[in-house]
Amino acid sequence: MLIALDIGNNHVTIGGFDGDDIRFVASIATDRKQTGEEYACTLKNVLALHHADSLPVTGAAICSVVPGMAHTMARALRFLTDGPVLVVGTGVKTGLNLKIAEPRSLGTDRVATAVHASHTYPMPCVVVDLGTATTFTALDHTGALVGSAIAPGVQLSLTALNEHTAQLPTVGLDDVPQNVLGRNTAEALCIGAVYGTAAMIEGMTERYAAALGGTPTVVLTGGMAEVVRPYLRIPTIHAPTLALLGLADIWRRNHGREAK
Ligand SMILES: Nc1ncnc2c1ncn2[C@@H]1O[C@H](COP(=O)(O)OP(=O)(O)OP(=O)(O)O)[C@@H](O)[C@H]1O
Ligand SMILES: CC(C)(CO)[C@@H](O)C(=O)NCCC(=O)O
Ligand SMILES: [K+]
Repeated sequence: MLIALDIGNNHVTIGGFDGDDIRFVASIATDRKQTGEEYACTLKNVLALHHADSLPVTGAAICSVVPGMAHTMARALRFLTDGPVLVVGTGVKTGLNLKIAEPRSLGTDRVATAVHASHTYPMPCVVVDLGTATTFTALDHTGALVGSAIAPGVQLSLTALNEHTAQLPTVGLDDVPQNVLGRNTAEALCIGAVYGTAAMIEGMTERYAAALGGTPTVVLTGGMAEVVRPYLRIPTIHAPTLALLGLADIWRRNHGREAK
């Protein structure tokens, strides 16, 4: 089994691959205070919870957008496998053509999603990752990564409004109003966050169509994708495991396919 770890600012998404198939997906908190040994215990428990602890771990692939965390997780994985532990970064082969001014500034979570999208969906394509930040990653008709945009994430923008105002409460997103006419403060916040993000995705897609010379395939990923997607008026593909699939692609490209 190959383990893929997508280390985000708030959550680490874990995938267990049996060949090309994902056997399980799990999520744990990103906590920079935890040590390699602590995360090793957590990872072992996660494998056991998902009945995947009997399979040998042949290797692992990590992308991290939190400094220090890749090192901690690589250390943790050493307790689970003797196989290659790959950390996406400079020197790692991805096959992705990065046509931007500063390729090294690009978050490696975005590299992972773009890698899988570039050989999976019709181009041009825009990957929208709805996590701590809402990010847009544009791939041109050849699959080259040609640009990106970063906006505050759905939850982060709600938290910021609550923390920086006197009268705006915290709201859940379980009951999204059925239209945009909010009848109270809680509804107004919910509408701003969810319909506002949906409208941003629609408007950005229109602009990307012009910039990329064709209507892009829009691929949604990240924890908030399922919350926002019902309110979108454009066709989209939901790919919740996109970063994990990209990590597995990158691992195989660097270490061969033989391992299962
Ligand atoms: N129905 C829902 N209502 C509210 N939140 C949800 C719902 N579904 C998913 N989420 C949110 O998505 C989160 C997981 O998303 P994701 O893995 O993209 O992590 P993140 O913490 O938002 O971002 P990052 O990847 O930067 O850490 C969950 O912890 C939860 O907060
Ligand atoms: C934008 C986030 C926070 C999304 O996880 C991450 O990809 C990141 O820190 N990126 C670095 C900046 C960039 O991607 O251009
Ligand atoms: K993420």
